[in-house]
Amino acid sequence: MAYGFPALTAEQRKELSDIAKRIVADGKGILAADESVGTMGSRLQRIKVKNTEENLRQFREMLFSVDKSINQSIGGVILFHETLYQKDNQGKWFRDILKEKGIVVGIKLDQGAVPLAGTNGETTIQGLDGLSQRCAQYKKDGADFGKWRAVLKITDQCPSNLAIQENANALARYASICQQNGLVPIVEPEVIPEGDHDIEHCQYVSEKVLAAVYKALNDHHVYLEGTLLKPNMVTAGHACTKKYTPEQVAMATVTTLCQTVPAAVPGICFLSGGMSEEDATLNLNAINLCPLPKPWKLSFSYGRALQAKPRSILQEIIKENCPDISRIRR
Ligand SMILES: O=P(O)(O)OC[C@H]1O[C@](O)(COP(=O)(O)O)[C@@H](O)[C@@H]1O
Repeated sequence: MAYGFPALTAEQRKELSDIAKRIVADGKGILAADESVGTMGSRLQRIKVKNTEENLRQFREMLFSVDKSINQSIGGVILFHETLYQKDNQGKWFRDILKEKGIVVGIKLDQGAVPLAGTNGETTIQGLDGLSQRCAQYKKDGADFGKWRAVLKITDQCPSNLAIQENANALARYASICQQNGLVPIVEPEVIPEGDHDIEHCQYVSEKVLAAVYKALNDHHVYLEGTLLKPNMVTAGHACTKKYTPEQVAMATVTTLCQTVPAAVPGICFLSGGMSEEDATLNLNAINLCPLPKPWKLSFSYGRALQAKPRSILQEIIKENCPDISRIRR
């Protein structure tokens, strides 16, 4: 067996581990503002705002320009490519606005799902070609971490072993490339909550997926101290008729993590997966109170559960004042 070819220098490892720790410092989590143009379009459509680049810029300016106290609870913000290169109304880069607040800037690196032939509608994620060059450029342009979301679904026959292995390998390859370029990889294998499966089924699948991901990360010599995990909480599918308490969700989630995620990982930041702000908060609180070993920081990397409220406030302002987001004054 080959031995003695370290993937990272001691300095590189220290930089990565320091960045990861800053993002999940006590009381902090991540604002996921990296929705692709399509995803953001459908969310803006619900509040009757047009999906234009300028409207997205204005909406994100509203998020990033809140007062500095945001840095007590937000350690990192994940941006979409175009946002990293946008400025506020005064001509200041969004990335500088965030950095001045002490927030670490991240960038979405996956380029979306594509069909995995021979499976029942399963997918893999594209974006590995040219990734090293993109990471190097993003690092120069102020990003210190990356994010890659893989999607696995639960049905009677899914996820297939092929989908689990392929997505685990792509996540590991991405993570390794990120680290070579000084970016902390956020590893996001999302088991999506669509379906009528119960919580036990989700737990079984989440364990298989996470076990495969950590095997692949090890195979690819990924330095775990310089990574963060962004998993789904273990919940029943949205169409399941049985309801579970936050304590039951917490027990299933932490049990799954204990069985699969090494203690070397500094932080686990859950996605919100369409949960309401209240459910996402109650579940995360119960997870942190769960009486099982928890060697990692347990925090959030919410998109919808942090942005639903700002979007509804925006809708109210628009109704009262004007249909043009650019005329809104904070
Ligand atoms: O489908 P897209 O555009 O890649 O966006 C998926 C979204 O899912 C997330 O990974 C998690 O978001 P939620 O917390 O809303 O589930 C976000 O970071 C991202 O914006």
